[in-house]
Amino acid sequence: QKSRSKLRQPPRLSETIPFVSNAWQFMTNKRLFINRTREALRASPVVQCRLGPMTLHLVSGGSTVSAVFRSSFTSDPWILRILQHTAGYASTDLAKFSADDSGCATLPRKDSTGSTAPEKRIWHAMHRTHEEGLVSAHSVGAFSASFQECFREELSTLPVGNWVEVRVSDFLKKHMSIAATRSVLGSRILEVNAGFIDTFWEYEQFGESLSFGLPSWLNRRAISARERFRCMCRKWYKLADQEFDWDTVALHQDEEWEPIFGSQISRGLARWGKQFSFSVESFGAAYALLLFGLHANTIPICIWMVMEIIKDPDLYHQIKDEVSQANITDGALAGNFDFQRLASMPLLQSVYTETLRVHVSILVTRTATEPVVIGGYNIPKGSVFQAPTEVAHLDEIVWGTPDHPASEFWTYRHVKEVEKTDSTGYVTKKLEFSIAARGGNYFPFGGGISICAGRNFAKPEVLLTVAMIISNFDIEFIEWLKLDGTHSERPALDNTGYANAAATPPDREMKVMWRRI
Ligand code: HEM
Repeated sequence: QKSRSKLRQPPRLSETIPFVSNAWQFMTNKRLFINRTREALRASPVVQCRLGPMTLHLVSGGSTVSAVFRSSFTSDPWILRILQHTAGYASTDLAKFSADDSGCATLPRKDSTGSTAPEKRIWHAMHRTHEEGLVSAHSVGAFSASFQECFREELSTLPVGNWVEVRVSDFLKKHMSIAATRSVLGSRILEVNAGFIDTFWEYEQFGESLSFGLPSWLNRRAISARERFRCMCRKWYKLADQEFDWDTVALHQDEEWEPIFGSQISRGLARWGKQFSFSVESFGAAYALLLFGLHANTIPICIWMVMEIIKDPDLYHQIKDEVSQANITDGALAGNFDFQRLASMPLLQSVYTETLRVHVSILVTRTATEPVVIGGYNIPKGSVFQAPTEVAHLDEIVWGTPDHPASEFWTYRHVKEVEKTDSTGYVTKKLEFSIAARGGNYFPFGGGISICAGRNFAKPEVLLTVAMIISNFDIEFIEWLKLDGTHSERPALDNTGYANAAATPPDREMKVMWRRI
C-alpha cells in the first residue's frame, strides 16, 4: 500500500504545447488559467502543472490549503524572486538572502546548512522588522492616527459646498497614496521627487510580470518603470540617512513618527539594511517594495468598496449611519474617527470582507522544506505549491446561497440578524458580523508565518478612507466610464488584464458629483 501511494502522482494540468502553453497562458490570461485550474481541482485536491522549466503543485480545499501554511513550507524562494525582480535588489545583497536557509521563525530551521548566527539570519531579521513596524498594535495605532491626519489634509484642499465632478479611482489612487506615503515615510520623498506618485503607479502595474524575471530585452518597459521608481526611493534614502542622527537611534526606537524617516517601519527597514550592509541600490529597492506592498492592494480594495457603497443607495445610507457612530464628538480628538469602533461595525466589516473575497486573486506560493503528504500524495522536498485564492474564495459549496451565488458581490454575506433583549425585556434586531468560512477557504492575506505583514495596516487605511469619504461628502452617482474616459453601459468588473499583485482593480471608472460638507 505504502509503495503504491509513493508512486501515485497528482494529475497534470494538460497543455497543447509541452512546457509552453501553460506558461504562456499564466502570463497572458491568468483568469483563464485559474478557470482551467478550478476544473482540474474539482477532481483532485492537488494538480501538477508545468510552467516552463518549473513544476508547480496547485492546491485547493480548506484542509489542503491550511496544510501548506504549516512550518514545513517556506515562502523564501518566492520572496527572493520578488526582491530580485520586482524590487531590484543588488546581486551582492541577494546573495546574503540565498546564503541563509534558516528561515524567518525565531528558531533556525533544523536542517539549515548555512550559519545560524544572528548576524547571518537575514530572513528572521526582516520578519522581526515587519512584526515590530507593521503588525504590532503600537505601530498600527500610530499608522491609523497619522493616515487619518494626512488623508484629512488631502480632503481639506477641496472647496466646501460646491458640487464638483470626480472620478473615484483617480481620486483615491492619488490622494490615498499621498496620505499613506507621508504617513509611512514622511513628506520629504514627495518633495524631492517631482512626479513621485505617477511614477509609482507606472511601476505598480508591472509588479507581477516583473516577478517572472523575464530577460530585460523582453521586459524593457517594466524594468525601466521599476528603475525610475527605485532611483527616486534611493535619492530620498540617501538624504534621510545623511540627516538622521543614527547615534541617537535608540531614542527614536519607539517614537511614533519623526519627520526624517517617518514611521517605525521606515526606520526599522533602514536599521535592518544597515545591519546587513546593504548597498544604496538595495535600500532604494527595499523602500520601493515597501511602498508597493503599502499601496498596490489596499488602494484597489478601497476603490471597490467605495464604488459598491455609492452604487447602492440603501447601503450608502446604512454605512453613513454606522460611520457616524464611530465619530469622536468630544475631547482632543473630536472630529476624528475611533478606528476600533469603526472596525467593529457589522456592515462595514461585511463589505470589507466581501470585497477582499471577490477581488483578491493571488497564487499564494510555498516550497516544501521536507518530503510531505498532501491530499494523499507523497510529494518530495523542494516541490513548489500554489494555492489560488480565487478557487477557494469563489467555491460555491463554501460561499454560495440559493439567492446569491459565490461569484456575486453580496453586501450581507457576512452578517446575520440577531435578537437582543435589553434589561427591560425589550427585544430589538441587530446585525452581527459573522464570516461564513475561514482558514483554507478564505485567505486574502495568505497564511502561516509568511502571512501578509501589512494586513493590520490595510484595514484601518481602507475603513478610515471609506468613513471620511462617506461622512465628508454628499455624493451622487453620474455614470460608469471606460478607462479611455468614454461612457460605459455596464458597471465595473475585475480588470483581468492587470498584473499588479493580489487585488484586481476595476476595469471601469465611476464618475460622481460630490459636495464637501
Ligand atoms: C488589502 C490589502 C492587502 C492584501 C490583499 C495583501 C495580500 C498579501 C498576500 C496574499 C501576501 C502573501 C502572503 C503569503 O505568502 O502567505 C502578502 C505579503 C506581504 N504584504 Fe500584503 N497585502 C495587503 C496590504 C499590505 C500592506 C498595507 C502592506 C504594508 C506595507 C503589505 C506588506 C506585505 C509584506 C511585507 C508581505 C511579505 C510578508 C512576508 O513574507 O514576511 N501588504 N500580502
